[in-house]
Amino acid sequence: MDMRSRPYRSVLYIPGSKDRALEKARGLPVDAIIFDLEDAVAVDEKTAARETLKAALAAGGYGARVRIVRINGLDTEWGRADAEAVAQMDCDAVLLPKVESAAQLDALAEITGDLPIWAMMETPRGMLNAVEIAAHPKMAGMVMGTNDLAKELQTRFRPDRLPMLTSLSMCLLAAKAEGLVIVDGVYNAFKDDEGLKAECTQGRDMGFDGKTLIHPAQVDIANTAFAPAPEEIDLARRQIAAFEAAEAEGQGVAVVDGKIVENLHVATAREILAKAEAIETIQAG
Ligand SMILES: CC(C)(COP(=O)(O)OP(=O)(O)OC[C@H]1O[C@@H](n2cnc3c(N)ncnc32)[C@H](O)[C@@H]1OP(=O)(O)O)[C@@H](O)C(=O)NCCC(=O)NCCSC(=O)C[C@H](O)C(=O)O
Ligand SMILES: [Mg+2]
Repeated sequence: MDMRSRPYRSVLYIPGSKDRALEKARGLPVDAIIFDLEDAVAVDEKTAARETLKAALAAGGYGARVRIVRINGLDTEWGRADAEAVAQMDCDAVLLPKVESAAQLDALAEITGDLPIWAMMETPRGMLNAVEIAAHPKMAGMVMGTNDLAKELQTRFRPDRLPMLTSLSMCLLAAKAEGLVIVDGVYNAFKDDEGLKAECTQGRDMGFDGKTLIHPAQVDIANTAFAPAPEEIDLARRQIAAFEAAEAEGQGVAVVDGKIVENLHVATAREILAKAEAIETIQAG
């Protein structure tokens, strides 16, 4: 499945230390999992979590879900051993927290080799260097770390996320310029469905591929918000048909529902259909 059509609607963090959660995730309808060795794991459990996670991944059972392992920073006492362990794990990518430069990615790649790298974008310097981070040859995806970012920026929570918008947009621009996947930050109030829905809608409108999640109860909301809606699929089909009919008559523009359709709109329509098909394939499998 190609990278742009592969869904990343729901990306669930699972503490690498929690056997029960590691087991539960095998049956959850998530598109990707972040197996966490960083903030979700207590200091006393860091070393044991590495082994627990290695065993869980070796046991398998995660199906088509993309398996991403978040390590501790290479400037911490656990980071290097985490990276060395991840290089031997059965996973799809390694996620480095608090990335601030391409040099940090070089240092990680020296340990993890060809494993694709994802970067946590969650510090002011990371925002300012998003362009060089996104352009690193091993980079495959960006994850917004909005909790750390709020701490560093000393912002207050607002439902409209006004204090975050510059940072979110800078990372979106950098990721899109390089064709990377980019997923939005977590919504901490995991029992507040309406708040989560609103934040997912905002993230989707901005162009994020999906949302990082902290609890299974958040999965369905993210899956719905980041999937093409039935009316989007219907419109995409009608746009393609109308444009093809216009082209057959030697015209470069069609009109659907009172709006022009040019070849760039058809490209978007085809991406919507490809994403819907990829979701169907995953759900069927
Ligand atoms: C928030 C939680 C601590 C709540 O846990 P708990 O009290 O166990 O919740 P429930 O009793 O409602 O759980 C019901 C069942 O679901 C399983 N469960 C819970 N969470 C997960 C999960 N994340 N993945 C898989 N399964 C999960 C429980 O085991 C129960 O299962 P069962 O008993 O079989 O029915 C907890 O949800 C949690 O720890 N969440 C993850 C927190 C986390 O990962 N934090 C770090 C990432 S956020 C971050 O760092 C972002 C970034 O860096 C930034 O800066 O923003
Ligand atoms: Mg963080």
